[in-house]
Amino acid sequence: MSTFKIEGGHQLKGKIQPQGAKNEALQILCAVLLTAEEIQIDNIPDIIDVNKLIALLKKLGVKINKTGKGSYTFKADDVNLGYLESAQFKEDGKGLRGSIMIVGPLLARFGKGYIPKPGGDKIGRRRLDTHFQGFIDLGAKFRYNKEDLFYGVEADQLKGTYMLLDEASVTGTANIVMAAVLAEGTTTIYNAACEPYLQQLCKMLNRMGAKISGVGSNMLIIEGVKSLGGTTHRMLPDMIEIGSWIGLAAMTKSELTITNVSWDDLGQMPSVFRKIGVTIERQGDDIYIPAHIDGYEVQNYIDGSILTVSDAPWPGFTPDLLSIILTVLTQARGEAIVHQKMFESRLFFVDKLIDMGAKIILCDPHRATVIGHDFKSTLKATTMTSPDIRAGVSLLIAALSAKGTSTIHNIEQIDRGYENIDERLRAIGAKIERIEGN
Ligand SMILES: CC(=O)N[C@H]1[C@@H](OP(=O)(O)OP(=O)(O)OC[C@H]2O[C@@H](n3ccc(=O)[nH]c3=O)[C@H](O)[C@@H]2O)O[C@H](CO)[C@@H](O)[C@@H]1O
Ligand SMILES: C=C(OP(=O)(O)O)C(=O)O
Repeated sequence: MSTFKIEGGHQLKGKIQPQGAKNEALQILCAVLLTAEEIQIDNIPDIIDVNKLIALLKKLGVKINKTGKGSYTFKADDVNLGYLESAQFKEDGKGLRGSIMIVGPLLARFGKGYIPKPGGDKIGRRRLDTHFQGFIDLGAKFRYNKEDLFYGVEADQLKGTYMLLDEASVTGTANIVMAAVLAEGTTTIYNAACEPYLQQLCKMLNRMGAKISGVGSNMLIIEGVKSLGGTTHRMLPDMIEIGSWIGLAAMTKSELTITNVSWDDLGQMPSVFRKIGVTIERQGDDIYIPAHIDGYEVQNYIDGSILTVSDAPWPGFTPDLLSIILTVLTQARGEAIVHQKMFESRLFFVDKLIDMGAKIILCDPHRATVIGHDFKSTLKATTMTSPDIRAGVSLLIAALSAKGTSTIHNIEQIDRGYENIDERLRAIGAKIERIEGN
């Protein structure tokens, strides 16, 4: 386990370029399994989860060439399905959440897809029913081995159908779309998730020859085709990373420019930060955040009632930024409720913030009330362990704003989703040191 040592209380300054989007990358990488032709992908983030998926694809027989920083070509013309039956696959497949999305493409192209219960953040129940119900609706046979938590679907030929998803699952929708593009006939997916990650996936699949309409909406109509071809694809900037840098700027009173953010794909994010008082200026495709020398003030609703920040499927506010919003609120002028509707264990990290001196009432596993200090009292440095990616980054932001030296253990959780974070933070003036563990 490696560790960060952070000397907090310093203002940062400069420009930071977001990495390519993690959650998009995990979908796009799985889609290379849908064709025997070459696919070139650019702006792939160099992070643990993505690298694990690339390694898994390699073991599946995909020919992979690194052509530059963040750029790779993939050619799945000789896929080794035997690997799916190996003990090694059971180990590799559970190393991350995104591996679940190899099932749809494998099922569609080769008639079978298997996966052990995938990993990812431990943030509450993360069921896969939506994925497998979708495959069953397309005509697949499903089996689940309870002993070794192993899922499997098989079908000679998938058949298009109408389906109403029980929830707008992000990876579930991606998985079903990747199966449906090669199904016979037309598939309609209603209550589809439509995050920019999915819009990007659908656009790429259409460039490969798929016929998907309704992209960006919650109803996707997919006319199946016989085969797909090669293409090129560039990942959008990671909107969760962008939100993390906005939170960092506010809480450390730093002047930061976040470059090339693809503003039009940020959805609610700028307005949610504005509601908690953070000034965000659009400069071309950059975000400029001035130093919040006088702090930031939470806006109440028009009728004077207390602001609630909650998550919802796109175009709602992403759950992946609520931990950061909550942390930034600890120094706001005013109070707010944070309501994490999707995940039931994601707010438990607030204990660490409370240890640091934050005023937070954890009302229940889903809701916390935060009463901001308005910088009249700074957070105190401490030693903590990162429980999941976003809580980890939130604690890192808290440590950078705190007086004194903090230690964060288990930073592999942060490295799962943030590329070279210590080096990039040092470049804008942060005092952060990585201590490699074993
Ligand atoms: C690899 C990847 O892309 N991971 C993202 C993906 O995970 P993932 O695709 O695993 O998450 P899902 O969209 O399936 O759902 C996440 C959780 O939210 C609940 N749920 C979902 C939809 C809904 O309408 N209502 C509801 O309550 C589900 O029951 C589940 O517990 O989407 C999540 C929700 O945006 C993000 O946090 C993850 O970062
Ligand atoms: C929950 C997340 O990731 P994953 O789904 O990969 O665990 C996240 O990125 O915040």
